[in-house]
Amino acid sequence: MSRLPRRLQTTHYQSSSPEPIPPPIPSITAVFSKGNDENSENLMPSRTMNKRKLDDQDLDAEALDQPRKLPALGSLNSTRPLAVSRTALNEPTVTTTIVSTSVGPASKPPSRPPSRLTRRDPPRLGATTKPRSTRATSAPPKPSGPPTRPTMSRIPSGPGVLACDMDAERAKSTKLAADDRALSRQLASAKELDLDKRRALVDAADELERMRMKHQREIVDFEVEAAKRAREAREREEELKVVKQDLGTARETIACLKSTVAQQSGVQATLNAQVAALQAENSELRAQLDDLSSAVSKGALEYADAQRKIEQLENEAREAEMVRRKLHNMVQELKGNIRVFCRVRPVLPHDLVPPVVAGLRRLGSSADDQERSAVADLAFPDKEDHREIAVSSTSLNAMGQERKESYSFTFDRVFEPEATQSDVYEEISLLAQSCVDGYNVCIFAYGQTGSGKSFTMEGGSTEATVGMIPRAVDDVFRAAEALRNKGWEYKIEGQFLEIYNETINDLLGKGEFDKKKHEIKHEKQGGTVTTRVTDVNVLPLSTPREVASLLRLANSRRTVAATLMNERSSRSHSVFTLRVSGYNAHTGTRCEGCLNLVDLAGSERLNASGAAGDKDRLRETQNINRSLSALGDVIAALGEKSVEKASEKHVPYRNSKLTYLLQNSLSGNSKTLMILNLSPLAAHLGESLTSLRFATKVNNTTIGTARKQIRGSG
Ligand SMILES: Nc1ncnc2c1ncn2[C@@H]1O[C@H](COP(=O)(O)OP(=O)(O)OP(=O)(O)O)[C@@H](O)[C@H]1O
Repeated sequence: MSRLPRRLQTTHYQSSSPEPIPPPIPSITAVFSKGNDENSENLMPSRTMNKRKLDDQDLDAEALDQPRKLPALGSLNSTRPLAVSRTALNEPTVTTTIVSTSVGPASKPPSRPPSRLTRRDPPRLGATTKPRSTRATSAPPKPSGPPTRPTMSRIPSGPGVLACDMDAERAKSTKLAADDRALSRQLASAKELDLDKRRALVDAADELERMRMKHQREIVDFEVEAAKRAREAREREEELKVVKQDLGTARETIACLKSTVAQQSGVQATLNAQVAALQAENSELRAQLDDLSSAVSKGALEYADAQRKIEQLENEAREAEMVRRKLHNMVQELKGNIRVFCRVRPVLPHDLVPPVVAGLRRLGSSADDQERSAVADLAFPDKEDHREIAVSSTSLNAMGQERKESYSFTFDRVFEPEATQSDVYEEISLLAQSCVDGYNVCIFAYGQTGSGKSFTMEGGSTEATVGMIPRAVDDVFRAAEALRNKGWEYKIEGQFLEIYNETINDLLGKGEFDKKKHEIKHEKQGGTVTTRVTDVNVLPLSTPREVASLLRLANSRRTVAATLMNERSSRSHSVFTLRVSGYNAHTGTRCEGCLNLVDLAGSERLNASGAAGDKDRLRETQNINRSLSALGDVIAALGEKSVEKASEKHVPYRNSKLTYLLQNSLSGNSKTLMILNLSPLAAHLGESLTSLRFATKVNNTTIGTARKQIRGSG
């Protein structure tokens, strides 16, 4: 009820009010004129039907006889409180009753319920109908009681009387007819009035229904609107919540930003101070820059001056270089073109276990005694120039007495066991320079198995133990690089061969054992002779590191066989050749040098190596010894040649592959160095003496003057 519009509520309260205010009844024309509007059309079926019913209603009194019911108008319990049934609309009396019950403040409630207004005795019209008073009629009341009928006894008889009676009857009849017409008119007007009232009632009901519908629609509209508003309100609340949250977040952000701003302000202050300091520094630097600019312009002048001086000095340096080469060569010549160094290796731990000194082993002697007896009696008397080695040996004479013999040998340089690799290389480093200058250089390592040839030539892997070959290679590259700024460009190539059983193997070839037959060729070109071996790999080398990997590869392929003398004994001669070709664009000079680094096979005698019992070893040893004696023969012949007429003396280079290969490096126009390696052990003393004698023979040989292999203006 609370959601109903105020106007509707008022209507209901009026119907139950003790003093009901009659609802305004619209005029029929007003009601009918609204038939065109949209709301009225919805109501038309019932209203039209009621109107038609009213229009077609017969005013016959039969209609009044129909039982009629009046709905409880204005009842609060009714779902349609103001609806009027069709039956009720047909009841003129009801209308009267309604009017009488609802209209007028003084009207009393009916003694019977208004819905039960049925009359059992409807009024009858007609002559026979007994007149009956009706509250609705306006006719004057008639006397009640049974109708009096004139009796013959009281009426005088005769024709006059009869005529009189008949007139009286006619008058009565006329009067009755007049009464009847009057009553009919009254009834008609009453019906008309009733009809009007019922129409008004229908109209009022229609209006009421229309208003009710309208109000219901309005209620629905209001409810929809209210729901919409409530939804909107909820949405607004949600939005408000979100906005509040956003506001909270924004506040937090603002707080953070404030603290950040405070921090940044501090940072900015620091930065400002730094900027100021930097600006001061900048201005200071600018001043320095100005100073420097003036210094630079001054320096540029000086630089141009210096450039001129440099060019002048470079020319002087080139001339000095030529002088240096000449002097260097002179020094080499003074030293001798074939020189011999002697190196005694130290005693190694495995040399003493077990003691191997045959014939000198004394049972019961101490370890020190055993070591002393195992080591050969070697002395190095020349403490100044280090050129002498003295060897003492003890033997038994025919009488069984001990006989001590001493031998002394002199070489270009003798290295004691303590000498390092760099000590040895220091003496031969000039040969690397000679190679770059265009000379053929040959360095041999000679000695019996296990005397330290491989160690001297190749050495170990550490910087301290690295051997002559890597050191010489490094120096060749370094010398070539140093000469670059004097106009020299160098091309360096390498090859690595081994001569095993008088066969040449290419250690840089594909297989471990090279099956190809290689031939040695000496090609003369202009003033230079170049030695070539057919079908061998000659690799271009640009860095010492490439040479190191080349040596590793070659070493892995070397023919190594075990002998009694050394568990990793090399049974072949290995020849590493570095070819150095230089060209000076300034002078148009070309030079070609060749560095041969030869690790000769062991020089031991057959019985000492234990090879006598092994056919292959025997053959190996024979070939090794033959090639080594051929080398000795060549050196001896070269020595004799320099004394005699050069053209008359034959040099037997072709007696072995080794000497034929090294022909160009052994002949008079080359520089040769032999390093004699000696074992310090007493057991090897015999072999050591043999080697010392061979080296002395070589050392006493003079093989002429080395010739530079130069073409062009150099
Ligand atoms: N100066 C030295 N200092 C330290 N150890 C050395 C020295 N010389 C040689 N040795 C060692 O002596 C052993 C034999 O040396 P190396 O293999 O060089 O002899 P070799 O004469 O080349 O023998 P082979 O003819 O059988 O090849 C090796 O273990 C080597 O390391």
